[in-house]
Amino acid sequence: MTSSDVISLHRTPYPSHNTTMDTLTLVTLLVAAILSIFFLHFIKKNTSPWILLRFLRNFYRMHDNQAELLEQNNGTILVKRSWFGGKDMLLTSDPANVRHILSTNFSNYPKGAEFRKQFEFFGDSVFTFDFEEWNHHRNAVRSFFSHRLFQQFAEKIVQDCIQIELTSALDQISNNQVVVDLEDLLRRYIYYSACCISTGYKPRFIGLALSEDKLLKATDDACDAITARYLVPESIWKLQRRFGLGKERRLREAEKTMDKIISNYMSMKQEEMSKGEIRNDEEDFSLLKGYTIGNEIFEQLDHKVIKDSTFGLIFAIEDTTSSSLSRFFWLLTKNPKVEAKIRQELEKVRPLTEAKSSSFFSDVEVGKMVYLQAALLETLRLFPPASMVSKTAAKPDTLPSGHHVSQNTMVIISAYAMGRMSMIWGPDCLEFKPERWIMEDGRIRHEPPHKFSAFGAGPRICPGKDVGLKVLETFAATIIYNYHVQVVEDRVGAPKNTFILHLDHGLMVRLIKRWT
Ligand code: HEM
Repeated sequence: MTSSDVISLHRTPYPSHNTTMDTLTLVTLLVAAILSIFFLHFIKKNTSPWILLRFLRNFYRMHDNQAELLEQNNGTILVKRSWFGGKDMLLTSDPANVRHILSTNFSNYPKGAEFRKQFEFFGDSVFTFDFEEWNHHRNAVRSFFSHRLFQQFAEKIVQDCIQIELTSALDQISNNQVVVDLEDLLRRYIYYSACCISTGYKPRFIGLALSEDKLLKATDDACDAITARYLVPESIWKLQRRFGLGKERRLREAEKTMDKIISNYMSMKQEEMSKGEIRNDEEDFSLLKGYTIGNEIFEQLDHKVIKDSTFGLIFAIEDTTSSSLSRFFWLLTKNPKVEAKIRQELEKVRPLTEAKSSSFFSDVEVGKMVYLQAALLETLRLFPPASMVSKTAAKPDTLPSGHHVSQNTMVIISAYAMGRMSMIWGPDCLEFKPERWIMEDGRIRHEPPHKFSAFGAGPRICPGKDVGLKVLETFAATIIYNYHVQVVEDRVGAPKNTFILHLDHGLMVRLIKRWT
């Protein structure tokens, strides 16, 4: 591969963990890691100091380290960070605990003040609220997502994005035989859909060979900084924030960028309203329109809640679905038999002889494709894009596993570890096997959410699950049917060290058209 045949989609916002570490964080973690290698030998195994040192030594592979530790400890570990001046942290992947925390004893496990501090970038919205405030917004969001007009609006946007925007870009890539980062490409087009769904406006064109998108870059910088806040002591990140250093400086810039871009969309909507040019519901049933003019679902709210909710929805759609889809294509390249079976299923619905330019599969068509759905669920089991869910114990409690949780303990449910536990999925838990999702009668097996927790569980379960799965199915079906995705750099495919599981080095591919 020469540099001349690579389309230069922006690579900088998604660098590897090494390059994203700023100096102060890196030095702190490296010193701690070196000391931990030495001290790990002298400390009793599985005690809190040992686990803390192991976290430090493995900070560059946090997801796999958590999964290994949880597998070795029956799915739960309590880390007494209060001995070292932090908050105690309980990490669990035990389905009985997950059901207790997310469902049965839900009222005792709000997101909490600690979460809001770490995720301040996400501001005031359903994602960060607790108790009454959360309940109120949650009801509105749920009614909105289940509204017939919203579903039609979202489906039309995704269809136009694939048929009009994406397929012409993919044809261009395959005709010119260039190499692209598929993860970056999918992010741009799913972001395009997410922005239309959330605001009712198309973002500036995000096609090939353009420079980075500012809002995507801001989101990545924010996710990086938020993850670092889990890893380094609060005093260090607060110091960095105060003096505008490293990731915290980039987080501040990200806040300004997000504020500017979303506020601009809000002004456009206000202007439409003041000129009496509000589009009808078929053309615009976006969240921002609902919040701006108020309707039977949304009351009018203050600027900050509207801004944060609008951005939150773009993030909820884009980051989760684009990272799952890239991971899905990465898994297919390692499992060609699965890809062949998906093709057979697609060609049963539409033989290749009937293929025509920009062949798109509708919601109804993908609804019939059980094997494709199973392969996507299997992807989400092994690589849940929202890798962990964080809560805080309001009162002391005892979990079904017998672990005592004191007040203000941070409780983290690792969805990544849950997908890799042999006690949940059996001895072949690390294998990619879509068949495990298909019942003997040929229908999809529905696993309870406290076992398959990619979408969370209980009252806070993801309200966009159906929309998210449809986005995955329609993008995946269109690409697999029309192109063969050939990976040109066989990388390990490690997950990026942030709470959203992007591929650490992207996915460099060529696309070969399957029919002419
Ligand atoms: C593959 C796709 C997706 C995955 C894996 C996913 C996963 C999740 C998870 C794990 C949560 C957190 C649950 C908790 O805090 O307990 C969540 C929350 C949420 N998701 Fe999704 N999501 C996806 C797509 C979407 C889409 C497409 C939308 C919107 C159309 C959406 C909207 C939301 C909202 C509004 C919340 C906040 C719910 C609350 O806190 O009450 N998600 N999602």
